[in-house]
Amino acid sequence: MSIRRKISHIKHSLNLPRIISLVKTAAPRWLYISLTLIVLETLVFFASLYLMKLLIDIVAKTTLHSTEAPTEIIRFVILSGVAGVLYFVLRSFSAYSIEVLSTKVSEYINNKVHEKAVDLQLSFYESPSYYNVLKRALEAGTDKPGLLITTLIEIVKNFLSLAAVASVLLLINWLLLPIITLFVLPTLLIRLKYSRKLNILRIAQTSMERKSGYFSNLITTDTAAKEIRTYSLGGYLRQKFSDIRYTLLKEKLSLSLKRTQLEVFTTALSYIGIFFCIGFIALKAVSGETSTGDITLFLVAFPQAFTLLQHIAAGVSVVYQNSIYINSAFELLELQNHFDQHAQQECIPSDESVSIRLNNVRFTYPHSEKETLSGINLTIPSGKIIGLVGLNGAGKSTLIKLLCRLYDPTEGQILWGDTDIRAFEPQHYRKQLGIVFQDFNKYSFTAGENIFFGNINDPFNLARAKDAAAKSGAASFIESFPNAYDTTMGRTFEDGREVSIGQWQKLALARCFYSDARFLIFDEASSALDAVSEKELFSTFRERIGNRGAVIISHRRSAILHADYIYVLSQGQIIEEGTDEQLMQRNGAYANLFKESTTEAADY
Ligand SMILES: Nc1ncnc2c1ncn2[C@@H]1O[C@H](COP(=O)(O)OP(=O)(O)OP(=O)(O)O)[C@@H](O)[C@H]1O
Repeated sequence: MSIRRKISHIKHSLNLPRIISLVKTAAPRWLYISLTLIVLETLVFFASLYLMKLLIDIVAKTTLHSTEAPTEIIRFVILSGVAGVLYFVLRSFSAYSIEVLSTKVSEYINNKVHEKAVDLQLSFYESPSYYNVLKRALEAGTDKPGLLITTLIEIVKNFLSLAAVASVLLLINWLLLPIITLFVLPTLLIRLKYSRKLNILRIAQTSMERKSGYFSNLITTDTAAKEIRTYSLGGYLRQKFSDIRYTLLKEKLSLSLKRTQLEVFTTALSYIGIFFCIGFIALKAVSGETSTGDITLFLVAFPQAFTLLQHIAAGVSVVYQNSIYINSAFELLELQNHFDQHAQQECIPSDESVSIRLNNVRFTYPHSEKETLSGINLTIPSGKIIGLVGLNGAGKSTLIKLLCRLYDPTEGQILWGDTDIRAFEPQHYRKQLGIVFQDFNKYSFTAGENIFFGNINDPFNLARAKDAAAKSGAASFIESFPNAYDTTMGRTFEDGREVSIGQWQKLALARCFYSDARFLIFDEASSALDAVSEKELFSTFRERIGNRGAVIISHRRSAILHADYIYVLSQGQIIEEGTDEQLMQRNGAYANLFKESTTEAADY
């Protein structure tokens, strides 16, 4: 890569204008406070250096019996002392303001990343490259902004201090600074080169880092704890984790070793530069061209200039290395949903007797070749119960995802009355649907909140929550807890109560009943219920859903039996439809699914 391309690449990667504008948006007041304190700190630092030079010059000129000198000396000692104290006070406040600024920027990035992560449509969560960007973006919200800001400000501070020291050095000899800069430059170039290599490596390793995180998560959380113990998977998973960590560390350390080897040479070169300058100034002193004050000042200022240059070089490489995380946050924030969530503003008609119709709907998942749904036509009338059955993988849950507008059909339309659902604002449309997903969530919140999540837009209504819990069968176990609806569920937090998977499913059902949606969808929503609870739920199902429409997906005839109309899906197509009775009489696919059963509780 040519030098110009390298510089342009570094400039692009550093993305400083955007980072500065981000900091300005996140905490403008603290940015200005920090900058003011830094400028003051540097000015005082410069003043104290200069006062020291004046003091030494006076001391050098003072004869033993001079009468004026002691007062002059005392004046400069006091002034130097005041400048010194002021410098340390300013430095402390400036460190505090930088800490506040960094914290605020971290919080800002965290909020933005979370806002975006929630806003992005489901298809992003099926792409590994999205997870890679997300992982780095989430890291950008940890200690990275703090490090980046502190280092950026350190660089500015070091530059200002360098300017102060440089102006002092200029008083001694103008050649000193260019000489030492020249000797320090190779160190900076090596650091930049290896920071770039490290960034490339980090991006390449994100996927593997995620995998190691996955293994660690399996080992350390309760999700897989039971199987890991019963199948004795611990050793196997730990080995997988160690292998992957070993590969990651080996690659990183091999890069660090190469950098360290080169840095040994460049640092040695810098020290040669120092001694070159010392020799240069010593010769000037011998020839009487420099004063004692100048020499003393040189001995104070010159190592400072060298250290500052070294710090600037190190700072630039730290900023460069950490900018990839902030850049990933920018990359994430730029991601756009395939549909513009805010472009569609049409209001949902309040017509009570509306139907949802799927009109020749076809669908292929974004990262897939195979069509999952092909030419689906079905109607969900309000107030009616629709059953969906089919073998595993037939496309039932996919159809539900389309209904909820988690995806849009590849072809065809889903109509709400006569309006394509794409005309509505997605959040507004989704409020019309209450759903129990097959893989429902278990929220480590209170029982009340678990139900309240079904209609978060209105204030919590305990009477309604109790009613929903009664309909789902959750009321009896919730009310047996001393804190009833205020009981924290799960064992993740202190005082939490763990319940059985069937009881968790009853909470998910209550959440759905609590919503004021006009259609309710139950995707395998009774899979964990005991036979008695399931029978209770479906035997009075219509009363429980009120005058709303409903879709039931189930592998059990006992649940499907209560549907007014049933669609049978096979390989993404509707192959049969009718009532339970009609379909059984037809003796086709539906009847085959349940052929072992009589009428009740049969599975396939
Ligand atoms: N996110 C996805 N990306 C790509 N293909 C998917 C995705 N989710 C599901 N599929 C595919 O779509 C097909 C239908 O899956 P779907 O989950 O809709 O089936 P289902 O009828 O609900 O099955 P089950 O009865 O097991 O719940 C499956 O063959 C599956 O491989």
